This record gives sequence, C-alpha cells and structure tokens, in this order.
Amino acid sequence: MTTITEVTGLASTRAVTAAVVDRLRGHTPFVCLDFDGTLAPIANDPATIELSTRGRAALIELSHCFPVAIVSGRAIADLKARIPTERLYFAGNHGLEIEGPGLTRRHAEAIAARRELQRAYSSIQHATTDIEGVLIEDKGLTLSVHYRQTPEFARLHVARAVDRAVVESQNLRKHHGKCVYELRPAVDWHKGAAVEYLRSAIERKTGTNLLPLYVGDDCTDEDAFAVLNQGRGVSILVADAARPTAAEYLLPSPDAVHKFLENLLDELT
Ligand SMILES: O=P(O)(O)OC[C@H]1O[C@H](O[C@H]2O[C@H](CO)[C@@H](O)[C@H](O)[C@H]2O)[C@H](O)[C@@H](O)[C@@H]1O
Repeated sequence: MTTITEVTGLASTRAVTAAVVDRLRGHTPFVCLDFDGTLAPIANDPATIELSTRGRAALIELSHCFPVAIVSGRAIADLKARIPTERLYFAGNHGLEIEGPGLTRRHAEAIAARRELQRAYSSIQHATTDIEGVLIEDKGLTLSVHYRQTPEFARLHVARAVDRAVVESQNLRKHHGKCVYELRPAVDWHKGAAVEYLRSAIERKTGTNLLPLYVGDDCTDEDAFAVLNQGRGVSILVADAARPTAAEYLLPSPDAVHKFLENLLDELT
C-alpha cells in the first residue's frame, strides 16, 4: 500500500475528473459507490443520514446511462430507504447480500452464521450496557458496534467486549471502520469480491464489457481498490488528507464526489 499523493499528486476535483474521464472514455463504466463518507458525510447518528438532493439527482441520472452499484457496510433494506432504488444495484453488508435488476444473492455461509451474530450482539450489549454512547446495529448478516459517541476513556472497554465476543464465537471476524467495529462472518468475501460478482453478472446480462470505477472512503473499501488494481479498474479514495491506500486518485469530500459524478455525466454522455 502506498500514499495517494505519491501516486498521482492530483489534488483538485477537476484534475481527478479529467484523469478519470481519460481512462474511461471509449468504455462502458460500471460506477460503484460506497455510501457513508462517500455519498453522504459522516455524522454522529447513522440513522439520521440522508442523501442530498444533488447526490440523489446525480445517481438517478447516472443510473440511466451506466450500471451503478451502491457498495456498503449497511444492509440493503437500510440503503433502499435512503437512496432512489430504481435501476440501481446494491451490495449490502460488505457485499454479503446483493440485489439489482434481475439479481438477488445472499451469502449462504453468512446466513448460517446468523445465530453466532445474535450471540455476539447479546454478549456485547450486556458488556457495554453501562457505557455511554455505544450503538450496536444488527444488520442481519453483520454487526456494527459504534463508539463515535463514547468518551475516549471508555473505548478500550468497548474494544475488549468486541474482542471477547469474537473469541467466544470463533466464526466471526472483527474489521475496523470509522469509529466502528464491524463484525462479519469469517467467509472469504468482501466489497471487492462483490464488485467482481456484479461486474460479471451485468456483463453476462448485457453482453457489454464494463470498466469498473470504485469510489470509497473507508478501510473496508481498500478490498475493492485492491481488486480493481489487479484487473482493469479505476479507484478513488475520499479523504481530506493523504493516507496509505491502494486507491489511485483522491477526492476530498462527499460534495466533491457529487461534483465529480456530475462532471462524469457531462463528459461521458
Ligand atoms: O460501507 P459504508 O457505506 O461506508 O458503511 C460503513 C458503515 O457506515 C455507517 O457508519 C459510519 O457512518 C455513520 C454515519 O455517518 C457514523 O456515525 C459512523 O461512525 C460510521 O462508522 C453505518 O452505520 C454502518 O452500518 C456501516 O457499516
């Protein structure tokens, strides 16, 4: 992994757009977008997050021109409540569930781990019940344990509760996100695998070769960047400062992502 500024030195949204448009021209892009921190800014309460009118408009327009997927740690049902659903593909729960026009898939081993996930939920809830600001989301196939609103001094206690639940389960793995621990079944699957799955399913359906473009902001998006780097694909990190990443380009914020998507539409359609 390297640091983005060492790779491209591209800082402005306009420069990133120009470079990406050059790569995509003459191809059919498959536009894959993470949700939290990419399409919508990070905030304290995950339940209150909404897609802006501008972001919504760009997504609708894009989905009429190219295949577009939302690839997220959230459950698909949660995403659908926040995002226009028509024509979009969804990979929820870090890719363990997939839906889209003519497509439905839920990872069988992840479904089988549901009991363990419920046990982990109870164990963490019990251990953190007196700690301020802990939020545990049961998303069906994965859990998120949020500590964004937990005081600094209590965070170690949350981490220990999560680690204990993982050890007790033996079949769950802890992943890191932005002020969140993500508990996922120990299956060989991630956002990058989901993008590949969707790409080949859509190519089979449409008979068109696709060039994937992935935009994401979090550790779990690195799996997708890495997969795209192995084959053909364009990867963009959303971050307000340089950091180690496998992505090739950098955009500074969700607002810049919306602007980038609008520019993409102008240039490629
Ligand atoms: O893959 P993503 O679409 O980026 O989803 C990752 C997780 O996002 C949400 O949590 C994050 O965003 C919250 C709202 O801004 C923020 O409060 C939290 O600290 C972040 O970790 C979501 O709640 C999780 O379920 C997703 O897995």
